[in-house]
Amino acid sequence: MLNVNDWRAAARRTLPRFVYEYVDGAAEDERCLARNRSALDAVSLTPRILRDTRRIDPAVSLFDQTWAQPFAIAPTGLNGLIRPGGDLMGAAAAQTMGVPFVLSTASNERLEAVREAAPQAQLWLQLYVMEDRSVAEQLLRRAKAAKFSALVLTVDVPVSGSREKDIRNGFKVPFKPSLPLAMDLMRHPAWSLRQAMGGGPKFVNLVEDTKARMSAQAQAALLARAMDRGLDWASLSWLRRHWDGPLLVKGVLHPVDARRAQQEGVDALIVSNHGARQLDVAPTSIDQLPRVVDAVRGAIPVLMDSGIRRGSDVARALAQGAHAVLIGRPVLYGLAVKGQAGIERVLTTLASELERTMILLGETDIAALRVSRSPADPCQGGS
Ligand SMILES: Cc1cc2nc3c(=O)[nH]c(=O)nc-3n(C[C@H](O)[C@H](O)[C@H](O)COP(=O)(O)O)c2cc1C
Ligand SMILES: O=C(O)C(=O)c1ccccc1
Repeated sequence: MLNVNDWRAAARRTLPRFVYEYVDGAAEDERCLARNRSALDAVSLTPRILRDTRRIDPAVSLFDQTWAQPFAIAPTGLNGLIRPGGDLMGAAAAQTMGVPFVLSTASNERLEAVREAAPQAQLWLQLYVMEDRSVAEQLLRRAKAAKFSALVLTVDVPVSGSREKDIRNGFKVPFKPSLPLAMDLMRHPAWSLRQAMGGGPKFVNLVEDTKARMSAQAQAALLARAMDRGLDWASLSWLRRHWDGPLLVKGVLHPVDARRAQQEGVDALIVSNHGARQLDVAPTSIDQLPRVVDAVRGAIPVLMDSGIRRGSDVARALAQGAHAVLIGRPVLYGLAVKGQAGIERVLTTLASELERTMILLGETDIAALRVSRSPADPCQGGS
């Protein structure tokens, strides 16, 4: 297991096909997925020479908190399907690595249990706003009580992207038994046994009381991503009444939206195309990043995700102006193969790749990497 691609191959063997395709798949023709890679690959970074690189400092700070590395674990729904207790493992791994963990609204764990599993971790909550807004209000109250330190409002899922692999696999609630499914499960006995012992994944994060259960209908709605399509700029003031901590908006791609969000008092932006799982014709994060950074003129930090697979990709994003990045699928490959230890190994691999990249570039700290390599520089930047 040398790199993220090796973990991906191992995850593909470990997981039933319908789970692997849920994780790895993207919207429609998966063109955006391919472009996320090709756009990152088009960014070259020119090394600087004869600089003392004995000490490399990969730490960043955001909202008065220090991260050991300039990356965080992205929010991903249904981690319990990859492995029972997936979010407990993710939060514990984040605590070990000294990086933030973003818990999805569509988690299979209650946020209180995630806090218990990682008492010292920097935990953030990702919010999906569904039609019944009291669900969100309740979640925010509990997140505050459990010392979640920041809120990530995801705005790129007014409706689910069309994940055709999921449709073909019948990936929905209720899950209908079928012959292909039974074969899939029999070919992956370790996964099936673990799930049977764990009682199967349930969306319980939205349930306040441990003993209460979400209705099958509510679970189906969450998996079908039945969001409040009335969510708009004015909704931010509703949100602010229920959350007084740092607020990030995830899913920004247009520079005009970036500027608007900054003017509305949003504390940070996450440039993202949702790992290519929503709009297949969306631009890539790495291409939009410099435009978004320009639009907010340094007033607020800009994070990015979608397609990061190497430490050198992290460096590419930082050099295009990102303060930090989020890691989505690579974390899930680690979780699938080896649980918490697998996540830690994936993140450690990214960290050591980043360190080597920084040494080769002649950059010793993250701020310098970001500031000194403006895309306007003729020796830097994209294609
Ligand atoms: C299986 C899966 C589930 C996801 N669920 C959520 C979610 O619940 N909320 C959210 O804001 N983003 C979700 N995302 C998007 C990620 O937060 C992130 O934007 C994306 O995975 C980054 O791209 P990458 O996987 O190429 O790193 C999900 C992504 C995947 C792969
Ligand atoms: O699959 C996703 O990308 C996602 O955001 C999601 C939303 C709801 C439930 C599970 C995943």
